[in-house]
Amino acid sequence: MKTLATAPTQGLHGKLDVPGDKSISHRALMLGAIAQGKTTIDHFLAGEDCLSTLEALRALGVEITRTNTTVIIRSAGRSAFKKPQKPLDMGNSGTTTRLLMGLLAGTNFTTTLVGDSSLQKRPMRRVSEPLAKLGVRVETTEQGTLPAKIYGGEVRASTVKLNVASAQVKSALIFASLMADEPSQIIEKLPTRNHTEIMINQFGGQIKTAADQRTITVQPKPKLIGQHVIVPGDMSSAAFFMVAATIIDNSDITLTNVNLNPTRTGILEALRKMGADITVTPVENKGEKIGNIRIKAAKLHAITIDAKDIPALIDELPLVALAAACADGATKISGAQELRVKETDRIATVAMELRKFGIDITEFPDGLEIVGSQEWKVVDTQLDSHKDHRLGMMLAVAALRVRTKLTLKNATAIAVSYPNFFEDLELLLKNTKDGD
Ligand SMILES: O=C(O)C1=C[C@@H](OP(=O)(O)O)[C@@H](O)[C@H](O)C1
Ligand SMILES: C=C(OP(=O)(O)O)C(=O)O
Repeated sequence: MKTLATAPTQGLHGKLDVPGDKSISHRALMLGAIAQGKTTIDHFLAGEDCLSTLEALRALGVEITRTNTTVIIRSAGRSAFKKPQKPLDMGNSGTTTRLLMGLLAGTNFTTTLVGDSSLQKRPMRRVSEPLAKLGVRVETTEQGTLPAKIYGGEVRASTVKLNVASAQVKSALIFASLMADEPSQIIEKLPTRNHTEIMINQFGGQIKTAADQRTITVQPKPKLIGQHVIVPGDMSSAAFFMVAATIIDNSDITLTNVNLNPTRTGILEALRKMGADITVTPVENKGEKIGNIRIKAAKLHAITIDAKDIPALIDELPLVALAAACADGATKISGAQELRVKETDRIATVAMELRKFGIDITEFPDGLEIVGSQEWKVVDTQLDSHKDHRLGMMLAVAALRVRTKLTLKNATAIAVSYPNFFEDLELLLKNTKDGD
């Protein structure tokens, strides 16, 4: 049980270089594995999810060494993958699972994927069904869940229309399409994070996105060559401190080299709409956009968020709910049913845990309504991450709003995406206004 910091008197201060982006770290490993030659990854996120990807690729015979946040991959490409000795353990990582389903298409062996109790509940038909249109066979349980078997074989080019807005599904299809003989087209429901497209092009491939931002054309059989990737800071991790600094009086912090890819900055826009004080200074970079973000404490007001806003802040919705709980008025989030199939049912767990602070919050099948309040009243001092990293971190930030001593159950889940979260939070709390 972790005791949480509460009611800092001076707010949060100082500069922080947030850890590498989780989505980009996964993709850098996978691209390094299917490219020829040496790939170096710097500022890699050594969180449990990305380590699941790293170990799975090692089990496929790829040579990978890691020293802290630097990873070196030496590969002869996807054709050199070897049948793993045992089922690959995906741990808690949906991204590892779904992207690997596409990456393993076109091998000449069958691979079994297994996962932890949370991952075993998450839907996989959203990947196996569109992959079937490319001739790729993925067998799941009858419920459409893990364990899954991916049968390597020929990949047939096709045009595939996706009926769920998911970068994981899109990326699996892109990885599989690379193995076909003709170009494929993937049509998204709504634009989602495009790190796979950007990185494949950086490695020498050819992926084109049409002006509608939803139609992706994949040129097959590219010659992918190992690269040097410097992973930008993770907007999804930065977001915890952006919200913390906004809702805790006297705060003034700067987060450096954060990924500013517009498919990921939904939280920044939502907070700004709510009245947050955020200044972004772009930093020059090849490929992904990055910049420094300065956030000062501010008074917030309610907003509405609907389906079209969701993909760009999908993982930050627990934080939007927290910001809304501190804002004037009632915030309505709709079109967010995807939250029900994340590490936990994040609509239910966010509502359950924020109610422990006395917040008036209503659940809907596809979202939440949160009535903001300046007077929080703790009704239960034992918070629970429910083994969901993002919920755990959101609750640690929420705790800063109250004076009551609070504990967090299942705090270790935070290592899935941010192993040093509590150390970094402590740093920002220790810095004083004058002595940054
Ligand atoms: O592609 C990715 O790296 C991710 C995509 C999102 O999932 P979906 O594609 O299922 O929405 C997100 O929630 C997840 O944390 C990472
Ligand atoms: C949903 C998440 O990750 P994944 O789908 O990779 O488990 C997340 O990091 O919030």
